[in-house]
Amino acid sequence: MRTDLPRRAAYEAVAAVHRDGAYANLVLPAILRDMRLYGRDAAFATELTYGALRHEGTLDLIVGAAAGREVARIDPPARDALRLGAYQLLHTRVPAHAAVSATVDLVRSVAPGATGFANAVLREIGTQDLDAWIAKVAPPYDKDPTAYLAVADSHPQWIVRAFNEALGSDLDETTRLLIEDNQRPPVHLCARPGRVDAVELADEVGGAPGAFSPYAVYLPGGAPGDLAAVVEGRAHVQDEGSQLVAAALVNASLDGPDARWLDLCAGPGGKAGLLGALAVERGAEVTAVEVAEHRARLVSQATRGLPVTVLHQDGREELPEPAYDRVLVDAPCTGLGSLRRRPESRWRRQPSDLPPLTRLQRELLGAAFRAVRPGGLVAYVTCSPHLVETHVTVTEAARRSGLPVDLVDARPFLPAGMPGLGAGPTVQLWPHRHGTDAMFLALLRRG
Ligand SMILES: C[S@@+](CC[C@H](N)C(=O)[O-])C[C@H]1O[C@@H](n2cnc3c(N)ncnc32)[C@H](O)[C@@H]1O
Repeated sequence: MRTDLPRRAAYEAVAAVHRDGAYANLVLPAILRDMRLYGRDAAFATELTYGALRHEGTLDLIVGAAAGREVARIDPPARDALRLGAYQLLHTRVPAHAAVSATVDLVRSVAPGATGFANAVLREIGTQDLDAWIAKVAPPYDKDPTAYLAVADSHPQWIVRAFNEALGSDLDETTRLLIEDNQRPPVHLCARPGRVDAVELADEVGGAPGAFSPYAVYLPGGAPGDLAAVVEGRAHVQDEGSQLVAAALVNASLDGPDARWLDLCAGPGGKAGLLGALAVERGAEVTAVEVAEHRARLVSQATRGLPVTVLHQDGREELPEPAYDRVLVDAPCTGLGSLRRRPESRWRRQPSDLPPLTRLQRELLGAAFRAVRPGGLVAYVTCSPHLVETHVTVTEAARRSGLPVDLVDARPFLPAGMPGLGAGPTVQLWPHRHGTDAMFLALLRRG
């Protein structure tokens, strides 16, 4: 019985994602705690949950082909169990007989009427390996490369197209990105400047200093929230790319006063935490704006003890005392640059999410242009590489603002010698190039 608990946990997590719209990274830890699964069992349940969700689009095509009917016509409990079974058969080293019998046992308890059907479908899937199935269910690469990659590397085709466009139509590089998106991302810590040094922190937590950000530490595993450095506010969990873009705003050359910084989209406070720590060193103060009340509270918690004032308001509304020296707009976006961290999100996101988001992005960036003093700097950041959320938003917001704003080359304000930064003036980081989320940065100076 014990050996099947991890599969049961994975099933509960996948079912909650589909049934309740849950997020796997939030619901799974709670399920593991309730079921008292630790160590290898927890790792196996996590691998199954994340793997089945990431590869869902392709698994569904294979399950559908093996079943002789579309997965949409299979009842949800049997469907989720079959996804987990197919994942074990095609992506893990679990022996085929164990994958089939454990999945059939699971189906017996969640969808008793579908036991025989599930058995037949899984046996059919087990007759071929993943490559053979992909050759069967994907369109030929030569006919439609992005449609092929969408199936082979399990991403919706509109996302593959958007990545390919942002990568200059380099299909080989797009493929490398898609493959990287299907890996488990490492956990990065940010060693808060003035509180702990990255080398010291790496030593303390058994990690390694980051490749690029002077504040980054790569964690080997474990629960970062339990680390003394995190509990004591010397460090926080933050992707290295997020550290780099926030630090670039602070490092960019600026004439005149440099004491008032603004973070216009601050929740939950990762970048505000780093800006606040840097503000102590530079004698500056930070105003952090956040529209969602609970997220504004998280910003207050994340910046405790730092010179950060949190304002709970819409960043598009007039601020009490504008004329800031440096402004960060870490805009709400599709999050297509951090698909590694949210296994289900690629299937939830839709192209129709773009128009309302890009409108909000333009309005927030327009508000930043009004809030920065003449000569001051604005950093526009997204964790999406979609060109409509990056270049188009920047160009349109600048055009519509009626204010004199010019792009500044952001590359010199990233660590010296950092590879793969392109031709400028904006910067696009990538998981497959830099090991970071796909953060975009545009630096603009108001004339
Ligand atoms: C990408 S997140 C920011 C992440 C944050 N900078 C960090 O590093 O932790 C975008 C944030 O903008 C907030 N937001 C959305 N619309 C807003 C608005 N009109 N004014 C201010 N904040 C807004 C969202 O609630 C969300 O917390």
